[in-house]
Amino acid sequence: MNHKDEENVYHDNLNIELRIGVLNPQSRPPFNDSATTSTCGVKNYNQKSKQDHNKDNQDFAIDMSEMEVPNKSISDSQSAKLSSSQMEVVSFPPTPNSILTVQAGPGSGKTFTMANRVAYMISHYNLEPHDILILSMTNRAVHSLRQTLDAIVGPEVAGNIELRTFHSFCASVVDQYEHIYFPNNARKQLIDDVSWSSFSNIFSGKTISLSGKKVEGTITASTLEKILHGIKSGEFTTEQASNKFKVSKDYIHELLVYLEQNGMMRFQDFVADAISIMDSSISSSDEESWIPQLANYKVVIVDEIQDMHHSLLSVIKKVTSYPTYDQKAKHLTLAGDPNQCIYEFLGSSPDLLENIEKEFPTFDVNHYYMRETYRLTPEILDAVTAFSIRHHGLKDVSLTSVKPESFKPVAFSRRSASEECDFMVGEITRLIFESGGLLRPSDFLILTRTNKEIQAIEDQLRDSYGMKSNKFSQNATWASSKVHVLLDILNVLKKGPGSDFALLCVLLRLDKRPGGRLRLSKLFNIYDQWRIRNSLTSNSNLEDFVRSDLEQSNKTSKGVVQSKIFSIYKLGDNRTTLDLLSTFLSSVREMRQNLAVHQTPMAILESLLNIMEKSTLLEYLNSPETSGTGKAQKLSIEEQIEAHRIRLESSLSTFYNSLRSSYTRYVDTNSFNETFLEFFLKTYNDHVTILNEDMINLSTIHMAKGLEFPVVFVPGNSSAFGTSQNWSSLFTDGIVAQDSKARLFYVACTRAKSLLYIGTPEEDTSTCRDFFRLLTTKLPTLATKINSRGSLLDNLGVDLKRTVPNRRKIEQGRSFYAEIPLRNHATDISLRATRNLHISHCRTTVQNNVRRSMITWGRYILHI
Ligand SMILES: Nc1ncnc2c1ncn2[C@@H]1O[C@H](COP(=O)(O)OP(=O)(O)OP(=O)(O)O)[C@@H](O)[C@H]1O
Repeated sequence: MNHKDEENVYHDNLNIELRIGVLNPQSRPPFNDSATTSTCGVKNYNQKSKQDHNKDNQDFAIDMSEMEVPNKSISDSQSAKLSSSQMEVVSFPPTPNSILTVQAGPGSGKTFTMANRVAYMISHYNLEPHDILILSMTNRAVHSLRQTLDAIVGPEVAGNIELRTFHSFCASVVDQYEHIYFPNNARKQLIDDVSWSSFSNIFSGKTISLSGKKVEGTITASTLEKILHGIKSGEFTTEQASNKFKVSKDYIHELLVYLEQNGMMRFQDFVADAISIMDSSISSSDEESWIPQLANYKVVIVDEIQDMHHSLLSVIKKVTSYPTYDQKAKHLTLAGDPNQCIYEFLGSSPDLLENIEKEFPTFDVNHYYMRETYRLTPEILDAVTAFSIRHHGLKDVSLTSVKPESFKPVAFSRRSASEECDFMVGEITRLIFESGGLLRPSDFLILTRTNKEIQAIEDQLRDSYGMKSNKFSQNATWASSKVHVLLDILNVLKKGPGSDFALLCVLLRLDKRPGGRLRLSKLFNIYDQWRIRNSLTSNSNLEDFVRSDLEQSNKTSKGVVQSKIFSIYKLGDNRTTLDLLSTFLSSVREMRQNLAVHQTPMAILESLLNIMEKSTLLEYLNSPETSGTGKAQKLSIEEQIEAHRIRLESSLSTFYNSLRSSYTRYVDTNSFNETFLEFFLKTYNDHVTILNEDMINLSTIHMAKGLEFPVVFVPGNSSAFGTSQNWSSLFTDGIVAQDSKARLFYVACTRAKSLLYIGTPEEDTSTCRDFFRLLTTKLPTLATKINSRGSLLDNLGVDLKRTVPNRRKIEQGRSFYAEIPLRNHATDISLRATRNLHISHCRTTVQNNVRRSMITWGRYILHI
């Protein structure tokens, strides 16, 4: 295949991807084409075998360029031998009433060691897998540990070990036991961030009728959350909250009642409720009333202990002190790194591990340390130890690197965040090309402090270079985009906790005329009165109310219109909203029937598309946001449409992946006691970011905890984003930076396995003694011999477990790279000259060239 053919094939592939991505009425996505195959099943859904489900799921051919979770290499874990300090931790006896704390620096193998400890306890201490509970902070950490455990003890045994995030653990306690211990409480559903801000948007700032009372208040989503959590956790009373936040007492009370009745909960509520359930279950000494799984645990293991804030620590204490059937107290293993404590703003403390005796006074505590890092090169370790630990008084744990010598971290300094981004793109391009395709875009991670910075980098990568990027986030990324409307529709379809509120959100989208919120609150008021009149307490009546009210108006043919809703929407174009609402509800009814017999990701997508097409929600999805700020305002209409199309395509494809992977989990965990839709709505956030090898990774430092990547960039110039914060104080002699900043920098830099780039403000580079000793401004050369393993390229090959490309390919990469005009990262003189002369023309030409080069040549090198 010649170069041109390769380019055409790539463009064909690109077109296919684009069709899959965008839902628009003209080009329906391919999932419609296979509708005939997906709707053929008429068996009762719950009777399906696992094989049937797997077969259904084969509709979803997995994109070969996607790969799961980069951070911990399983093959490494399988082949690696435990060091002596790791072995000490692994074999420490899990004696009842004892605590083992493991303080371990970045890359010291906490995941590997914890997985081996579990295996050891099962084989040497007669523990059953279900005797062990492992709690961690993030889905990714859980996923990584699960994979390592699978590899060490086999999936059968690993599958019986309870391994959960705190959230999923608390949610499962609430889900399984609340109806037993608190039978009068409504079934619960977690309310996501977007719905939460819609909630305060709908209910705040106007008079609204709740439980028959007219109440009024103005409050932001985050204040509302603070108030509700404070009241629920007993921090203050409704009266105190009312005084503190200047909101009416009645308003707070009624909102609380509404949320409770509708089963709408935030994460913190789950934690508080899970604790109440645990307390309640042991209030009598009768073993019969205990929660069996909690009474079974003999060992509790907690990862990332340095990040535990007050409420999570309460969960650990509750679980640990929960009685066991054999009358013995539990054993607790706590692993973490005080220098990686970056949640102080939530109340976590770097001193927790050292002072754990105070938190668990009746336990026998033993402290262990792991002081070797398998991830960091000696140069990276020296630099981060100096800049974040020694210069700023953090605890020096004397970590040593087991890796051979390599390149010093590179310091780069640019005048603006945008120029830093240009530099990073240039350097990524260079490394990919000069390594002959050994390095791929997915090997690179750019870390920032804020989501806003990530957004700016993502925009620049896309708009200036046509590059796609993969953003790590705590929650499913599609759920914070316009695609959230799909979630609302699914919640309406489900008809259960949260459905009422989801319908309100949909209605807000259907009513596009000014005054929509006011009409919505009027509708809500008459619904509230209707509920009281009919003594209804269920939390999903809004749909019934709207249906019955609208049907009433249809029956009155003689000109007397009785519908109460009609009276709200009767004027002018508002009637269109009513028509759309009727259409929406009738297609919901129809699709609900379809889904009652057959629920696969494909069938769900099919139903969503059907509902959206009929009710014009598809238009809502396809229309770009109008009120762009900053950069968006500078784009032409065409550019805004194009930018929206790209964002939408990406959100839809991640939504589609979420459905697909959730379905796999649904089948794998045999969760057939609930429908797939219920399962998905409960677990869609338990995702793990899937990497695509053609995408550069972007993350906030907080979200990157526990990850490791071959090449990491930590840009330092954030002035363009309105924050004066940068890393400069860390590099300046005589200044002791805030501990929290030093730790954040430490976490960021220690994600790097091979190469680290640190952005530094120009003016500060000479003010620190260690700066030029520990960092370099020279860009790493791939061919130079750096240690006994050979060149940087050879070392990367070993670390990545990939074959180093042959000479021909590397030459090809080099000559392609030489033709790319963007060289500002190497010598930025030319760019500066350009900037001062004729910036816009030059930049466009440069960017178009780079884009073409990246797409065609990059693919060529990667895949030839
Ligand atoms: N004994 C060992 N021999 C070889 N490689 C090891 C060993 N132990 C761990 N590793 C490897 O070291 C790397 C870092 O391990 P891991 O990610 O578990 O560290 P960590 O302590 O969890 O780091 P962090 O604190 O940054 O989350 C992984 O790639 C892992 O496979």
